[in-house]
Order: sequence, then C-alpha cells, then structure tokens
Amino acid sequence: MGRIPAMSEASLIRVSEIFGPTIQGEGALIGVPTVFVRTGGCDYRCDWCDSLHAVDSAYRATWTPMTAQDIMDEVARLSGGQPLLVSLSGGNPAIQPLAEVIRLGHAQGYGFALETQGSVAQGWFSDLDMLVLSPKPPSSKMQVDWDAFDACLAAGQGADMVLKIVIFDEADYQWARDVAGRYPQLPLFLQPGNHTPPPPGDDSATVDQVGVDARMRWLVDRVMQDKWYQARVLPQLHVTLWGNKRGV
Ligand SMILES: C[S@@+](CC[C@H](N)C(=O)[O-])C[C@H]1O[C@@H](n2cnc3c(N)ncnc32)[C@H](O)[C@@H]1O
Ligand SMILES: Nc1nc2[nH]cc(C(=O)O)c2c(=O)[nH]1
Ligand code: SF4
Ligand SMILES: [Mg+2]
Repeated sequence: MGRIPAMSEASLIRVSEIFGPTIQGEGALIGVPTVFVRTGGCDYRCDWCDSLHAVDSAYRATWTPMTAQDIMDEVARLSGGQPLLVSLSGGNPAIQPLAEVIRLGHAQGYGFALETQGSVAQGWFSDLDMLVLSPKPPSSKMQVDWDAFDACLAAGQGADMVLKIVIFDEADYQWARDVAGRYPQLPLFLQPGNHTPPPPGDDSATVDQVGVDARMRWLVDRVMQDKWYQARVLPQLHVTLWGNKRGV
C-alpha cells in the first residue's frame, strides 16, 4: 500500500526556481520590475517549450517543495523587502496550490500575475491582479480543451485578463485570428516564437536571434497587411537581451 501523505504536503508548492528582480519580458506588463516564481511540472509538452527545466520530469529532482511562507520570504529577500510584481510561471503554475502565496503577498503589498496555458482552472484565479492566458497554437502540437479554457476565463473574473499567443508560422497566425475573434473582450498580445530552447541538460543561452527577429518582422507585416489593429505585437524582451538564459 502507498504511503498516505501528511496533511501539510497538500499545501506544499513545487518550485523550480525563484529569481529576480528583473523586468517582465513579455506581454501586457513588459518592462515592469518583477520577481519570478517558476513552479515545476506541466500537464502540456509543447514542441518548442522554452522552460523545459520546469516541465521535463528529468528535472524533477531539482524542484523543491516549499510552503507559501518560504516562497514569500525568498521573494522578499530578493526584492529587499520592497513590494513589487510577482510573476507566477512554470511549468503550469495553475496545478499548484498558490492561493496562500497570493493571500500572504497581497497582505504585504505585492501584486501577482500568473501565466498559464488555460488547461486547469482554479477558484483563486479571481484573487490575481492579472491572469495571462496563453492557449497553444498548432505548432506546439498540443490540443486546446476549450471547455477547460473557458472555465479558466470564468474563474479569472475579477482579475485583469489578457491573451498572449505565440506564433511561429502562418498556420499559427490564422489560428490566432480565430481565437482572438472568439474572445474579443480580451486584450491581445502576439509574440514570435523562439525555436532554440536549450535541450535538457544544456543551460546554454543560445537563441537563433536572427531567426526570431525575422519572425517578429514577418509578424508585424502580417498584422499590418490584415489591418488587425486590435493586436499588439511584442518580442520576448528578455530573449532579445539574454537569449534563453535561465534566471533573467
Ligand atoms: C514557459 S510558459 C509557462 C506558463 C504556461 N505553461 C504557459 O505556457 O502559458 C511562459 C510563456 O512562455 C511562452 N513560451 C514558451 N515557449 C516559448 C517559445 N519557444 N517561444 C516563445 N514563447 C514561448 C508561453 O506561451 C507562455 O506565454
Ligand atoms: N524576464 C522574463 N520575462 C518573462 N516573461 C515570461 C517568462 C516566463 O518564462 O514565463 C519570463 C522569463 O523567464 N523572464
Ligand atoms: S504549457 Fe507552458 S510550460 Fe508547459 S510545455 Fe507548454 S510552454 Fe512549456
Ligand atoms: Mg520564458
């Protein structure tokens, strides 16, 4: 018979890394100083995931179970005790019990944004300051469960919500047009994909920056061609500055 976990284990959060302060490099909050809390584990396996160290079970041993208090202590240490934006990412942070982190942090003046693909809804989404929903396009080789996605949207009522769609090619672009049409109420951010995530075991920062820049120019042209003036097109600023380096 398997071991019965102690009650407290249910409230532990699997953390891959906590780093910063740095700038939020993507989407609606680009440029905003933030500390990242990256959780370990994901229910997806995107073909081009740039954070495999928080997804691939080969890295499981590097993920640390932490309490909400442990996490906020580390965030406060990094920020020098000054409240700032905390970015919850992963992996999929939505599969972790983060309600208490948000409660503790808010009481100390921190703000919270969470990045998720929209596959798992949580009641505490409504406590976030911003919910960033990033449904995955065809190039990811993932299949979106739209009922689950809509449940995330319903759970997030009360938080600011935005759509952030990664685009590699024309098929992704056409898919993004359909998705945006379905959610006209959500501010929309388009981001060119970077094709060179470091393979497992390699923490190299190399990114095909020439390729990413070309994809960004193509995406801008494509959006202007279509007069798609609701879309905002942004690069991953941290990738431009540091490649796919961890901890920035
Ligand atoms: C690593 S994911 C973690 C959060 C969540 N699992 C998700 O995908 O939204 C953080 C953000 O990076 C984006 N992303 C992941 N791999 C990327 C890549 N190769 N190029 C551009 N953006 C990427 C995701 O779409 C998401 O918006
Ligand atoms: N600076 C910086 N900005 C980011 N925006 C989203 C990130 C992520 O991996 O979730 C990320 C990241 O890893 N670093
Ligand atoms: S959903 Fe996010 S963390 Fe999970 S594999 Fe895809 S990009 Fe990576
Ligand atoms: Mg990233």
